[in-house]
Amino acid sequence: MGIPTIKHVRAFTLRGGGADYHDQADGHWIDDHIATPMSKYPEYRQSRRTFGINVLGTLVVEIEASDGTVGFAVTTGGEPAAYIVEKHLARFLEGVRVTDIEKIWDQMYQSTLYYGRKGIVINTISGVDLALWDLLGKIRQEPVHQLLGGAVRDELQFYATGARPDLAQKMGFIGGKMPLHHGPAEGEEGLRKNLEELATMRERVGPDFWLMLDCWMSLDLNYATKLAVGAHEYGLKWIEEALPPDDYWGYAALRNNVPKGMLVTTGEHEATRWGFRMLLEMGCCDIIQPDVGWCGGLTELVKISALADAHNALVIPHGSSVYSYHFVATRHNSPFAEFLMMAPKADEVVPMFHPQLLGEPVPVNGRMRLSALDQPGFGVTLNPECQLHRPYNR
Ligand SMILES: C[C@H](O)[C@H](O)[C@@H](O)[C@@H](O)C(=O)O
Ligand SMILES: [Mg+2]
Repeated sequence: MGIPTIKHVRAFTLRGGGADYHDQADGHWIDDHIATPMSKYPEYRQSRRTFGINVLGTLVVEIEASDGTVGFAVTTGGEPAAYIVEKHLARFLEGVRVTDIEKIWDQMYQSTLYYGRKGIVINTISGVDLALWDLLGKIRQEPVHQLLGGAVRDELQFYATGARPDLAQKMGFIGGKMPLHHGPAEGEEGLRKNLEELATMRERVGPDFWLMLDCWMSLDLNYATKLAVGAHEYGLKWIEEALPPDDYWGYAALRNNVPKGMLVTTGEHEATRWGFRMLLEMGCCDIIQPDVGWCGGLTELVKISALADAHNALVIPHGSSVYSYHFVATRHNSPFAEFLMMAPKADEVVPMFHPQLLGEPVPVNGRMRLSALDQPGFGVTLNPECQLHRPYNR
């Protein structure tokens, strides 16, 4: 039997959490006065949804092969991404062998170079690429980590991102990353509150539990430097995404400014091997954090990871559910992974892309056995109760 070809590519949208995990209801920790580049506008300070962090929603890419197998993936992209899939990218897939993943990636990237390169176009390419890997795994009846060359560890370990590192510690996670709540516009008082929150958490978790701060692009170099210096006495392990993604020069300076031993991390809003080459060659950070649903997909993340390995940088992907778990399992320079606490009070473990993926594994006691990832493809199915909408039906 020859290699199946791709028969249909379909793009759907979904609302309500899932891959667009910032799309939550009121009262969720992830939308509670978190510092952002928009925090200089008081009207947009309390909730990131007010400035539109959740406008896109989820893109679902479904790829059906000539043998009837269907692969899919979800990422952040919604209706504009569905347009790009149906009106532009589908032409590079339909009729092509399911194994031609590299060629398809290159044609998707080169053909959108005049309007893509980063942001939603690369999110969209990522979604298509992840669906291709899911399809190939389902056709070959192998989990994606095996398609990537196999796991280098039998168990994944996780740090937790959320408002309650103290609870994460009790749940067995190896560390806790807190959102930064106050940006430069709130002045010295805001800086003091940021440090007080960190001090309180350090008091609760003791001296050895990892504590990190996620600044979500909200700071300037001077503020980030003062925050890092002030946070040092509370044993801050890393300061994350302190500056806007394009400020490579600022990151290089911050890395020189932070106290010895403190790590500088970034990358979740960076894209492709070229973007990460800039971060690595300009000495911007110690750990890169690509999101596999936003950086170009698995095909691109493998390239990014090899580049990072040559620079002795760790690759700790931004939390993206099974799509990063299968990758992390296979990389020596990805010794741990992120788990986003999507329970509104960060007080229990729920699947990261809840409610969209049936069979989505979660860490138990902060760890995940490789055996939890042994189903074909990414090992998940779409929740049939989720209302799919296909805005650009062909
Ligand atoms: C907690 C942060 O503000 C973001 O919401 C988070 O998604 C991301 O930055 C992360 O690193 O998990
Ligand atoms: Mg982050």
